[in-house]
Amino acid sequence: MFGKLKEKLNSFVDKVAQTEISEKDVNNALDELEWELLEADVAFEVVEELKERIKSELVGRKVKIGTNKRKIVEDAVEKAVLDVLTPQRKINIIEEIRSKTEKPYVIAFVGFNGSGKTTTIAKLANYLRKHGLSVVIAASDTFRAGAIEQVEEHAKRVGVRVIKHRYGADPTAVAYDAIHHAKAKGIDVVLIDTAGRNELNRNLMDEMKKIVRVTKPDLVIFVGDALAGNAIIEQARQFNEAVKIDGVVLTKLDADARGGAALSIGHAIGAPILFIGVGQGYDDLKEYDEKWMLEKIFGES
Ligand SMILES: Nc1nc2c(ncn2[C@@H]2O[C@H](COP(=O)(O)OP(=O)(O)OP(=O)(O)O)[C@@H](O)[C@H]2O)c(=O)[nH]1
Repeated sequence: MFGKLKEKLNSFVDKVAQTEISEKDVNNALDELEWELLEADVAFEVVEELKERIKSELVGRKVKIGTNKRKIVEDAVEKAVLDVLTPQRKINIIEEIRSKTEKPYVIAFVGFNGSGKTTTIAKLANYLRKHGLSVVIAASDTFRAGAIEQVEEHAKRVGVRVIKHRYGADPTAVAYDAIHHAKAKGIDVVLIDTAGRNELNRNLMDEMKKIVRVTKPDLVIFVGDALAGNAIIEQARQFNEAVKIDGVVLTKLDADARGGAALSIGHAIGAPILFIGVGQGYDDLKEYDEKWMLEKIFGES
């Protein structure tokens, strides 16, 4: 009976009791966010993308009077960041290894000098062993003095065998031997430790390509130092061009505590972060979790 009247009154209440989020409101919030993200080492291009996502989500949105507009903006910002942090493809390394019918599963580790490759290999060996998998390491860094002893020391501590040649030997031959050994002994996983390098070391880059071309690893992991901040994107791109990177391990997040590099790197090369390094101990390897990263970026430091 009073339906029409009720409808009119309600529509009037709705119209008056809501405001629209203006571009100005959004821009103010975005300026603040931009600063926070750049300070957290997020790459400029990623910041720009986030701004666009947030803007399109918020501008023109109707909000009831009395609701906390700032909260709405913050939620939209967090949602956009979470979207960027969430890899398009996730890799469960344990499942991948177990589902491979023909052993071994081969993982090659590449990255800059001192990014934490060898430590990460020891951590991952430890992690895999805890999941009941057997591991052998190929000491394919035959270039840097002390590298073989270093990997052997780590391997001894986590109870894993190392296949090695002398310094100056062909790293591909070492990897090949380790795979052969694993095949003969029924070992589940081969972890290939390669020399640290950058794009200026042409020979070393070619050598890395050869290791990958010949051994055809199931997974190529780029180990990046989170402390390198923005520079890590360029590094990752160069390695991705040379050998296709399947996944990333980001180290030293315990010292960085910001996570901006993590936000940028996945976006830059489109490969998921698999693990993060959070310390120097063998258990300081965490499976990547985008919600944890979000908390690191926005939470109190
Ligand atoms: N705090 C912290 N330190 C780490 C982490 N991962 C590695 N490190 C340290 O980083 C340093 C370099 O690590 P390495 O594993 O030797 O690096 P690398 O990439 O093998 O070095 P190159 O052989 O020169 O290529 C060592 O002192 C490690 O203990 C981490 O997640 N957190």
